[in-house]
Amino acid sequence: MSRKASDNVEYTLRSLSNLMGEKRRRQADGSAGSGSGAAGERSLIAAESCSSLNSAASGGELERAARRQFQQDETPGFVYVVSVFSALGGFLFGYDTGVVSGALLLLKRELNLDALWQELLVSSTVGAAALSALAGGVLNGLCGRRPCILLASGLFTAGSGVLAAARDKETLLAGRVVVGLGIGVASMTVPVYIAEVAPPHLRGRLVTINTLFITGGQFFASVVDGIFSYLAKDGWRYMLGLSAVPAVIQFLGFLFLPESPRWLIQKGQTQRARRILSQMRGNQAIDEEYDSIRNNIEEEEKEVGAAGPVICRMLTYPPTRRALIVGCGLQMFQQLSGINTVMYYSATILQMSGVEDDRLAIWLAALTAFINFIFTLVGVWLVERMGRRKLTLGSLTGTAVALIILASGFLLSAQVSPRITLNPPDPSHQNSTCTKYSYCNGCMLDPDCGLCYKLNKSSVVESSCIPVDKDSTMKAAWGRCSNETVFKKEDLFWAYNFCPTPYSWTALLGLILYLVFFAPGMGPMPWTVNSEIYPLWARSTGNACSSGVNWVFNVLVSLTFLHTAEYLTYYGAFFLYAGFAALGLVFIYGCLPETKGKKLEEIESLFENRLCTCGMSDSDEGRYIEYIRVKGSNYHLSDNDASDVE
Ligand SMILES: O[C@H]1[C@H](O)[C@@H](O)[C@H](O)[C@@H](O)[C@H]1O
Repeated sequence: MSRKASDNVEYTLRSLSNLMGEKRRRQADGSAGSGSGAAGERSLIAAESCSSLNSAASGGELERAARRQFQQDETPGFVYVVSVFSALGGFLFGYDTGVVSGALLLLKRELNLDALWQELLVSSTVGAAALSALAGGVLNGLCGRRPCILLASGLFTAGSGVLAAARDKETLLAGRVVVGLGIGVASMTVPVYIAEVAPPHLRGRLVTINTLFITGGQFFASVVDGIFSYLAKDGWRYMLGLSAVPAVIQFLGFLFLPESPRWLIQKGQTQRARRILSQMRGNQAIDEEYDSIRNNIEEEEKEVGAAGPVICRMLTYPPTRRALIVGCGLQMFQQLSGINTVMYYSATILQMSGVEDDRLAIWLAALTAFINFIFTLVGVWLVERMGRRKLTLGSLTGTAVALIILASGFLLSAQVSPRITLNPPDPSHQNSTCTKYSYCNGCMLDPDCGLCYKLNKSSVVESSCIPVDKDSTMKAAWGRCSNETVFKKEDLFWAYNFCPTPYSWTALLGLILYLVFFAPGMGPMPWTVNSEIYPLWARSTGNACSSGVNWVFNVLVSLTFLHTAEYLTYYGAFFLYAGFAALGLVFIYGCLPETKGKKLEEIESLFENRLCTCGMSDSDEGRYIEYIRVKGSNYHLSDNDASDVE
């Protein structure tokens, strides 16, 4: 009989033994003695399994039992409801970080915002998120996950109210900071909460749904930006205020949803914890899970002690120190692979590749966000099939290759950069820097200039480098390309931020490949893995630190992108991100263990070895015979056992 793992259903023998009736269990207990310690317990279980299988072979009893278990094992819908309500936090994270670019286009005209204020409105949110993610660790530990989610949705609601009603830029700034505080708390709490309520076989998938909601929020934001961009007056109020709707839904939902049972057990509220755990598991027995959480907490307290700040205990206890390095490293490499600059730059890359209608820019950004969203869905599907490690490694490899293609597209385009052939006199007599460039490449890297040109077949002719209009990057400040309707009729083109070349499609290919590879793995896995690798006492702090790292690198990479491009050119910047992705690959290959299907309480042991041997746990070395797989009427012992049983 073949050992096909796919579409087989796995059961632990513990739960199977429940099934086979208490009577046999007691007999086995009696014959095996008290069996103290994990090893004793496991050999007892293995013994039970053999007797179960033997008797099953004679009477087909096991098949019936397994079928009954299969029916019972169905995950109750409640876990999904709880996960979706929590993931609204991810949606708001995505929406509020995504919506601002469209809102700014309108805001800068209506409130006369200069570059500094635009920058402030964008980065204040991300900065506030970094701080509140860090503070969220303490809050989570002290008050629990549920109050933190309620707090985050309260902040989202208040923030969007302030933004929608704002009359001046100072109020807008305050609103953006409040929203940022909500994003930070949500980004670290939601994955932890979902991981703690989910059954092990679904945990990866349910936590990954949170990232699906993040990218869904980003996509929705770009569509809302597109729709309200036609409403020149006050359109931004709707864009920024709309997030109050999911925020209120989440707040109301969480008034009725429960606290994480794991947190409650840690705080000694055992009765409540049992009640919630059994609600989450439907009609399945929860004793085993409950005991394992409880024992684990007691053991952890004995081993690590309870004195001193959690972060110091984490750093001095090797397994948690290693987990923290892995968690923070993953988040750092996620941002260093340049996702947010690729997303930010996507409209330009698409324009570069021949989409000439500037009005489409905002919809093109929506298309990119859509690809990111759809391929995150692929990640949700793959995570429990491939496991976290393979998915992350595959995704980052593809991302690095895509970055190289993207960079090559820019490199080739720079090499055949069109010459500037016309230098019309500046009617305003301001000494603009644009006149000094002899090739388009220099002109496009200067944020104040753009290229005005004609096409003769596919070659660029009559090109000039002209200052960009202060209010719209879609036209020049003066000259032939300063009036959109007129210059389009005259077959003139305006290129801001890019050079028209025959190699532009390479960059487009790179962009699409980038999202296709990044979104299923490197997008969600850092959040998913972080939600599972820390023991309970360190979980809030570990997630707070790693989310903080994510936000700090998010700010660093986005803020430095334009300068990096100025010094290294665009291709240099994307080659640099490819280099970071390659480093990330080495790090992940050496350090990321597989956590798929393991109970949260078992995962700590994966970090007992030296950091860079984690990958070895892939082989599942030393696992006990704890599983059988059931498919149709065939049963066999899996893993280490060689004898299949029919
Ligand atoms: O996992 C998410 C996701 O990939 C988003 O698209 C990105 O904007 C975030 O920075 C990242 O943390």
